[in-house]
Amino acid sequence: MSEELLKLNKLYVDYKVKEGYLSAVKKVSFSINKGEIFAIVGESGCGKSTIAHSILRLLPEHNEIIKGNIFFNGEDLHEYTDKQLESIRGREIGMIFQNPLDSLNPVYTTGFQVAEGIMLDNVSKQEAWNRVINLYNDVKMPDAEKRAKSFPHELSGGMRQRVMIAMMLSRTPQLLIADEPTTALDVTIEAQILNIIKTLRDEYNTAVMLITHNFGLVAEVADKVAVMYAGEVVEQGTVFDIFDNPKHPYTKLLMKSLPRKAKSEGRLQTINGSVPRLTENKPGCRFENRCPYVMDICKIKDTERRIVTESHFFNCHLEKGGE
Ligand SMILES: Nc1ncnc2c1ncn2[C@@H]1O[C@H](COP(=O)(O)OP(=O)(O)OP(=O)(O)O)[C@@H](O)[C@H]1O
Repeated sequence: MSEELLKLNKLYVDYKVKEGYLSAVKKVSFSINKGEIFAIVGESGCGKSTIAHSILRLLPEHNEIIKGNIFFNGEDLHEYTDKQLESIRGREIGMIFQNPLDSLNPVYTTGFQVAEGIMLDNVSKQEAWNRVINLYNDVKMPDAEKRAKSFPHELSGGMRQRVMIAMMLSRTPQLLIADEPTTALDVTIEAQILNIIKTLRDEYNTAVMLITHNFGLVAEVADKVAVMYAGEVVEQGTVFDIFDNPKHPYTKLLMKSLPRKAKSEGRLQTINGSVPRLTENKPGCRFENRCPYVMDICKIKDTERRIVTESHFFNCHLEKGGE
C-alpha cells in the first residue's frame, strides 16, 4: 500500500483584510503519498500558494487565521513550535519558487550557498564542494565547476532554478513543494526542469507538490491532480480521471478551453464571468455565478462531495456533475 506523507484535513485560511476576512482557502482536504507527484492547478488567486505557505508556516504577515490540520508523516504540524518547524523546513520539506533570485543571496557564489547547507551536517569544506559539483551534474547544470563559482546574476533563469533544485536535493527532502517552478522559463528549459523533478522522484522517492496554472505540465508529470477554484478544491483525481473523465462543471469548462494540441502547452483560458469576492464568505457554491448548470440550491448551500471512484471525487450539487 502507498504510504501517506502529507495530509491536509479541512484546511481553512482566512486573511485579515480591511473589509474583514478574506477566505483564501476553504475546507481543503487531500493527501500526498511518498514518491507521488501531486499537482494543484487553478487560476491566479485561487489559493494555491496560500496552501503551500501554510504548510511551511511562511505566510507573510501573520495576519491570517488557519483552521484544520496539516499532518506530515502522521504528525500535526500545527502542534510544532516555530523551532521544530524550522528544523523540517528545507530538510524534510523543501520548496522552490517561481523566481529563484528571491531565494539566492546576490553576494555569494551559488556553489558556496549550496555548500553552506551541506556543511551544516558537519561535512568538511572540500567534501561539501565535491558534493555541490555532483549535485550540479545531477541537475544537468552545464559546466558545473564554473557555474558553482558564479554569482546568481551571472546565471540564466533555468540555471538558477537548477541551483535551487540542487540546494533542495542536498538535503534529500521527503517532500518538495514547487510553486510555479517553470513559469518564468522558456519551453525547452521548462521541459528540462520537469525532467529533473521527475528524476528526483524516481531516484530519491521524493514526493512533489507541484503548484501551477499550466495544465500542460500537469498532464506531463503529475500522478494526481487537485483542481482549485476560489479557494476550494472542486475536483480531484488521477491525471486520467481529470483529463479523460472530468465531472465538475469548472473542470469540464477548463478542459474544453484547452487548445487542441495543447496538452503540452495548455495554459488555463478565461471563462466568462468573474471569481466571487472572497471577503463575502457566504454559503453556496463559489462557482455558481459562472456555472452553466446552476440551480437555486447552489446559491444557498455548500456543495456536497460526490465520489466517482476511489481515486476521483468532485464537489457539486449535481450528482453526476456537468453532462
Ligand atoms: N497576505 C495576504 N493578505 C491578504 N490577502 C491575501 C494575502 N496573500 C494572498 N491573498 C489573497 O488570497 C487569495 C489567494 O491567493 P494565493 O496567492 O494563495 O493564490 P494563487 O492561486 O497562488 O495565485 P497565483 O497563481 O497568482 O500565485 C487571493 O485572493 C489573494 O489576493
